[in-house]
Amino acid sequence: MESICPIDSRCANEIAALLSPPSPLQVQEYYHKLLSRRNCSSIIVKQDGNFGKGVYAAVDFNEEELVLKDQMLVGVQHSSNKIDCFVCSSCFCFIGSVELQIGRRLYLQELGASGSHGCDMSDSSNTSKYNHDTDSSDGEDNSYEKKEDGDGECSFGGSEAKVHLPEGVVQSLMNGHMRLPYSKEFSMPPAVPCPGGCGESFYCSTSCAEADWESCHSLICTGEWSDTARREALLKFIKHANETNDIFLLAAKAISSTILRYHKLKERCLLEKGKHDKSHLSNHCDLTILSEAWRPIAMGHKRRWWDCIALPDDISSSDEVAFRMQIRDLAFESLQLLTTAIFDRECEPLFSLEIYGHIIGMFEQNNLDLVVASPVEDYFLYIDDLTYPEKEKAEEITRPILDALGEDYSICCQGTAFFPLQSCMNHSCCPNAKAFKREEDRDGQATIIALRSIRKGEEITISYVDEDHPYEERQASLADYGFKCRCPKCVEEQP
Ligand SMILES: C[S@@+](CC[C@H](N)C(=O)[O-])C[C@H]1O[C@@H](n2cnc3c(N)ncnc32)[C@H](O)[C@@H]1O
Repeated sequence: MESICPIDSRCANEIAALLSPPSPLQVQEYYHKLLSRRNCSSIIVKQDGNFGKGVYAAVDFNEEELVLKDQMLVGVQHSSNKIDCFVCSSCFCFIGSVELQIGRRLYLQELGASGSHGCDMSDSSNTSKYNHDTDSSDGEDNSYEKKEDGDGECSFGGSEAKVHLPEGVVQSLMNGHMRLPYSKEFSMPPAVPCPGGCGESFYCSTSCAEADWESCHSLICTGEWSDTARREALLKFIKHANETNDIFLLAAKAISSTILRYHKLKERCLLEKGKHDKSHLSNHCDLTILSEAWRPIAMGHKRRWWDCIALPDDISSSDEVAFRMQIRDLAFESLQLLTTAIFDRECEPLFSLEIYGHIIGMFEQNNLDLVVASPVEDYFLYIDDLTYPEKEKAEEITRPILDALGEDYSICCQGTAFFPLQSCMNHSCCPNAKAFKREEDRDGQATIIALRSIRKGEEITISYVDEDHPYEERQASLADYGFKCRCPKCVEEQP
């Protein structure tokens, strides 16, 4: 039976207003302000009428030059990756120490939390279609590079069964009693716990902790500070997301940040009007303020999740309607749990299925993989590069640890994020730029690099798919985005 969300009909007018596409003028103003706030004058965003918004060069760029570093609007580390990588919940840089990263991972793996928070819909609901390439001297993704020693054997991270370390060693790594040789060369900021005490979120600095708290975490923190009913409801919502699709956690962040922005804007508005006496505050939704709070999300290109999600290969077209209905039901299940946890009467339209579906659909159509290279990998590569006798001495200590980590030693931080500027970049099968993490890019920002020289005024394009694939395959992949590509390469190769 079709899931019915009563808020959809109750708030139909407000929902229609929130989902109406922004005018070209609103687009221009919003991105102009965003770019000025970031002191970025080398690109502009405008709506040219062909494919909606696009990003254009405001200066000339040379080949390999940095075009853009884009700070995410919202991002999450994949649930399954949280065991392997201990990162700041705001900027996603690695925190703690090499020893803590390793000890924590081995401890959690030992506990049986083996990263199998099964994502039932993983094939069909991948919300990060665009990937970040990573830097390496040979142009390959160095996150997974294995090194070979003199006699051609893989010198570490082999596929053999993992060797267990004594519990005492794991504990000593975690609590800092055991120091690994040369680990000081790979220092990381100490972990700052969440101010709400949830024990789930940690940060690289108090400023990151405060920024996350202010922007969204204060509403979705499961720490002792929040009342029991709310905490239990949040925990149910999080469990459901971990068991089905962690994109729901990202949607919860988007909704929380909109609610918090709404209340801040309302407060400011009342102060400006001189109404300091809070007893006069109405608890009705002020649509003008809600639309302003929603603006960063309103700007993203979006369709409903269950309408735009690609049909998985194993679902026949005769089952398509049932499949889309299943996705809609799943979203409704998640939304009901979130509503129980953080419902806000003044922001009621945000808890409609229509809005929830569009937020997830926006992630589906725009998100970029969140990738941060691991300093643990760098550490073992460093040890491997040492020469006799330092290498032998160090390896006496590091070898059993590497054997315990197995081939997972190099796992990087992985997640998905929405980037306000990168998501305005249109696709081309002969792109002039690409998302590419350089050696120095060690946080969750998106990095866009010029693939060739780009002239002022040219549109900056990236490829959403592997542009080296044959024409038919590219078009099939791009069908997931709901468009047929008409870039020069496709026009030329069209049969
Ligand atoms: C990530 S968004 C890019 C920004 C988008 N133009 C906007 O207005 O926000 C992706 C969407 O832009 C449009 N688009 C991007 N590249 C395109 C292309 N080469 N041909 C047709 N449509 C394209 C499609 O609607 C696609 O789903």
